[in-house]
Amino acid sequence: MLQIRKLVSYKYCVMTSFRTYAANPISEKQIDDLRQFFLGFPGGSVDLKKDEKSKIAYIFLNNPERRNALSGKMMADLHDSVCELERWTSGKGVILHSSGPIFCSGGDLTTVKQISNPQDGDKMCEFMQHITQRLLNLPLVSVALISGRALGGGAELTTSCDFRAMTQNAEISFVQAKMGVATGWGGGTRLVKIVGRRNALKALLSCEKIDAKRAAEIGLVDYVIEENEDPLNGVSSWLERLLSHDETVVRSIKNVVTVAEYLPPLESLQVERSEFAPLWGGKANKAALQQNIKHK
Ligand SMILES: CC[C@@H](C(=O)O)C(=O)SCCNC(=O)CCNC(=O)[C@H](O)C(C)(C)COP(=O)(O)OP(=O)(O)OC[C@H]1O[C@@H](n2cnc3c(N)ncnc32)[C@H](O)[C@@H]1OP(=O)(O)O
Repeated sequence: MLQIRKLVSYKYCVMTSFRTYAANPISEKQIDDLRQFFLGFPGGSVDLKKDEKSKIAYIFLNNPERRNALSGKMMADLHDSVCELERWTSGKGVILHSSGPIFCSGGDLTTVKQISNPQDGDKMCEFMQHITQRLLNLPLVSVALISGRALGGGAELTTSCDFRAMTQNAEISFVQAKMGVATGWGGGTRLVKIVGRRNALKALLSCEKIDAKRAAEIGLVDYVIEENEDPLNGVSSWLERLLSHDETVVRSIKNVVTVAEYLPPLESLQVERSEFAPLWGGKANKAALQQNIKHK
């Protein structure tokens, strides 16, 4: 019993510190200073809704006048949404979405023009890398629903989820090179992991419009919305099917996969063990054993 308690407390410590560490090692005070700084650039909002029935949350990018560009204030909102989701212990999934013909047109140019110097650029990079990595590392399975075009920072945002769903008219373009910069929100690093070095280099240098067909070829998209399907309903049903297990199982699987990406194998195995033990003989496991399931 003591051993299991130790494992559970080990799991709690590793996963709590890990989530911030794997984002980037900055203090609470630094994060708060960055949040205050970016709150000073208004426009739009990022809205969070949690559905306790399906256990799926929805993060909505809301800045239609500027084609859902991300203002400084929206970066701070996104940070707050991610923090709230870290505290949502009964959740299983999260969908990042927006409405209109542009999923996200990148950084809000009104904000961008006011911080156009290397020092502030570094601040934005630090803040956005931190937020997007924390989003990716949530114990929730995440999907970016790209309904329309995703440009620049918007393309980077699509890489901060476990999966990507695209509508037939969606296009992802890493236009950073055309803007005279490279990626800065962590999208370059994550893109290499998703599509590999050569495809990432091609996408970043060509600034090409990657439609659903091309995205499928390079492994950038996981679900393409059917012609007559409602995008949000379609992706929600797809995610619900994938997450049909008990939340304790879904969250443990997500944690195991997350740590395996960052920690050395021996440490990752230790986390896997600490996730496994409380599930073994637990509620979901006992229910499954009683059903005499045949995996045909
Ligand atoms: C900070 C990260 C950085 C990076 O790493 O690259 C960035 O992301 S920088 C931003 C990169 N994105 C852009 O440069 C987008 C430029 N805009 C466009 O290409 C087009 O506007 C569009 C997004 C393809 C939409 O075209 P369309 O549907 O034809 O609408 P309009 O062009 O008429 O735009 C409507 C309205 O929205 C404003 N807008 C669009 N994008 C942004 C943006 N990123 N920031 C602020 N405002 C934006 C646009 O100016 C129009 O406003 P009005 O002129 O006042 O109507």
